[in-house]
Amino acid sequence: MGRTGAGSLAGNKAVSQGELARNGMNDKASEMMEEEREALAADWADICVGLRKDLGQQLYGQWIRPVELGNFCRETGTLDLYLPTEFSANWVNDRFADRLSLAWKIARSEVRNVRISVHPGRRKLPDIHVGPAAANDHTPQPTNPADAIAELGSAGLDPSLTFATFVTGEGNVLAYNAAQRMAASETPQFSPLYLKAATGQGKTHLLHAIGHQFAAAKPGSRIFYCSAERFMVEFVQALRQNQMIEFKSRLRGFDMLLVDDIQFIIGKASAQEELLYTIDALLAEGKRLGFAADRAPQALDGVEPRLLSRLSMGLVADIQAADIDLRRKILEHRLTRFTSNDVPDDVIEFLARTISRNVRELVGGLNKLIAYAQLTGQPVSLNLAEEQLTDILSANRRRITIDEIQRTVCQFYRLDRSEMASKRRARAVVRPRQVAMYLAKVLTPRSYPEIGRKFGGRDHSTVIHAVRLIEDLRARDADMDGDVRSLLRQLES
Ligand SMILES: Nc1ncnc2c1ncn2[C@@H]1O[C@H](COP(=O)(O)OP(=O)(O)OP(=O)(O)O)[C@@H](O)[C@H]1O
Repeated sequence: MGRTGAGSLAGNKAVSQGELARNGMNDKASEMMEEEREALAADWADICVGLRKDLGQQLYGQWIRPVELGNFCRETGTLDLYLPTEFSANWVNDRFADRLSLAWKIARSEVRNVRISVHPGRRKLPDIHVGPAAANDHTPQPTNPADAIAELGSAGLDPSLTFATFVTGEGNVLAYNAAQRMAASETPQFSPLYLKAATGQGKTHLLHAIGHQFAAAKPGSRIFYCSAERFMVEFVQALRQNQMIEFKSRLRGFDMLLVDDIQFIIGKASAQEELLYTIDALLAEGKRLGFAADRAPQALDGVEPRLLSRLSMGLVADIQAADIDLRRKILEHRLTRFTSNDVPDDVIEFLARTISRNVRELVGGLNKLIAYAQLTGQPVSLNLAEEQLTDILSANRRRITIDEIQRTVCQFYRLDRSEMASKRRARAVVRPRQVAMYLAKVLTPRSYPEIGRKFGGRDHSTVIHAVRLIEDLRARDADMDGDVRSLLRQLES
């Protein structure tokens, strides 16, 4: 690809000759800035060549080509990259931020951070994404503020977020099944469906999957997907522009309404009322509704009771935080489905075990690692993961305490908590105590004497003996190994 094929420069104005002169800067300085701008553009063109190869023409064309190079701040090492809409900026941030940042760091060491945002000139433009999921064109289009309502009709479902790419485990299978039934059943079932989960656990993924499935099952149907925040922006805009009648009638013309991050509607009385009327109108016509939030309906303080009752009148489905088994499955699924890179089993195990806070970070960590390996030609290894994912890993390394271990072990073996420090020598007490000492050694940075003190002031040699004994028993006795594995899973989830 020629250099001119890459994204254009959005920062021209900020470093233009005229502006420099107005700021009293001399010609030399302006020449240097102009040179820097050209050098950045050249680097960006090179980076684009690599990205197009790695991502493929379609992804590259949809998400990277619209990126415009913004200003570079030497003091902070921050480079701005702009996208035309909020939706596309969020999308690129979620999926490509690490890759872009890494590529820039490799191309130019002064770039320490990459900041992805909406082009400053277009920040106020609406970005609502609605309508039947078109098969091919998912590129968000910049829109005109006067056309807030006219925009209802473009596609906005992410093509990669489908039921086929959603991996199920014990904690999310109920939500997954309900979502499938809601989308695919002949008559509406489980509607309104309310998905509840902590951040990064797949709510948005399932809402998009519902939209795709419904569009496939009922071609030509009209699907509305947006976040509650966007709903409010559109609502206020319609109010200001005296377009409420159009706004209402458009909304009520949809066959499926999917509203994400519903918690953002807290405290916004008039938008809540509008949403309530919309829900009632759609339900009366047997339309399907799906909502997602980071908390249960009852915990949405500041949302009016009538709206709460509508949100919870169908099925409220909880998506639990992915446990280690699901985290492992998600990584394996992504590897078979999306990349042919060779990622050794020990790296998968390490990531699944360590990155436990949410699936977004887990997937982001894997992507970052693979991108780094591809860009530098190094093999993926445990060392590379430790070295490249320091931020994610340290944010995820939860400090497990000896108290927590003792509590978990006592619950597991149905013992009173005081037995951990007691002098009792009955086998039913001694063995769990030894297991707890072993876990304290494996899961905490505490020394043998420190662990001994936490177990009723026992000597360090007692702890060493316990650790060796449990190691030995794990190797010989499948039941003991199963118990310890189950405790490790509970403590590390
Ligand atoms: N079970 C899963 N299988 C496959 N991918 C998943 C799963 N759960 C989450 N993901 C992926 O993790 C990332 C974050 O998921 P998603 O955006 O749906 O989270 P969320 O619950 O909506 O988070 P937030 O509340 O922060 O918006 C996405 O890339 C999504 O595809």
